[in-house]
Amino acid sequence: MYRLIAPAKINLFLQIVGDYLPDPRYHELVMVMQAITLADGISLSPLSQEVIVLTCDHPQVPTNSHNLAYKAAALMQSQFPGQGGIEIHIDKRIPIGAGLAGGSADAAAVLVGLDILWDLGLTQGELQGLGGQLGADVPFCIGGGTALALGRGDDLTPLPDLDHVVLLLGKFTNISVSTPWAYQTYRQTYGASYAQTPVQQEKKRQQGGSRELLQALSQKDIPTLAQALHNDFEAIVLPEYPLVAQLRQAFVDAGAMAAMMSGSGPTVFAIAESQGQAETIKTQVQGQFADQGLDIWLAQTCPHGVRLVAQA
Ligand SMILES: C[C@@](CO)(OP(=O)(O)O)[C@H](O)COP(=O)(O)OP(=O)(O)OC[C@H]1O[C@@H](n2ccc(N)nc2=O)[C@H](O)[C@@H]1O
Ligand SMILES: Nc1ncnc2c1ncn2[C@@H]1O[C@H](COP(=O)(O)OP(=O)(O)O)[C@@H](O)[C@H]1O
Repeated sequence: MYRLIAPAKINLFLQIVGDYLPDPRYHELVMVMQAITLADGISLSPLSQEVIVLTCDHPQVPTNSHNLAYKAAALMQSQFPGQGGIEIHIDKRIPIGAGLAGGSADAAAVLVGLDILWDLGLTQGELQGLGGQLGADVPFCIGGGTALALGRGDDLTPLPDLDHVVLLLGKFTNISVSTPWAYQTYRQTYGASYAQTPVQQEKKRQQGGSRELLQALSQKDIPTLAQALHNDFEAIVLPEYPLVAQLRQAFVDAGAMAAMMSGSGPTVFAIAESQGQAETIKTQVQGQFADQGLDIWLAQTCPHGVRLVAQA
């Protein structure tokens, strides 16, 4: 049995530039992605028959072929036939439909795990190529750390590690946001102003504000980085879910350096100065939203992606 950890991600910066010109079902993005210590656990065991069996400790996660981890195993079986079957168990710790790429992280772990289990010797680039067939966030989840993500979000450039930054993550149990809904709604609202050509897209990228964040990152200047956080999805998700907007404000009012929604939401992450301050903020904000089903997790930025942690 092989056991892997699959870290979640947050988006420190997310700009929607326009249509992804090679495939207009997607959007052209500028993102700075960051792996975090909140992670799912994935166990893989070989089976002699060429089947996929998937279990999960969370009742809302599909255990059939709709599960992204199942799809990752099926893709690997089709690419590398004759390796046998696989039993997958997911310990779900990353909240679902949260903008934290939980499903993508699980799929990434299955790709990395089967590469090890079947002794395939694939490079990280080859694994990311397979991951891109499953979803735009999967390639990042394989390598994790901190990365600039362009194109659909799968054109990755590693950035300097952002280690041990203390984070709070807040999500209301009853609020989930579908990623396709978020992109469709964004297109309906802002599609008329999308950059239409590569030249217009480059201009929009230059004006988007990522430079300030990238500079702060390279200087490890966390207060400046905190002020440069940005997410275009806030413009459509916060008006739709006022409670999420209130949570974002509550983190700042309680003393966080900054707070921002992650990805298509609805999770809000906040940057704290220390573990002690994060615990104080957690207590205060939880009190403010008592009886409204708010979960708060403490986490840190994480310098890696999927990791093999045990082999028995
Ligand atoms: C918004 C982000 C930000 O990191 O994360 P989440 O909030 O989902 O965690 C990602 O772009 C989510 O990536 P992922 O969840 O892998 O997306 P996919 O499965 O590939 O696509 C889901 C849907 O989103 C749309 N989509 C996705 C990526 C992209 N660059 N443009 C899009 O328009 C696609 O049209 C598709 O209908
Ligand atoms: N391994 C998985 N873990 C969680 N959700 C999954 C998984 N595979 C498929 N899904 C489906 O994908 C949807 C979004 O999942 P998730 O990755 O948690 O959200 P997000 O993309 O917002 O981070 C869920 O509603 C669920 O039905």
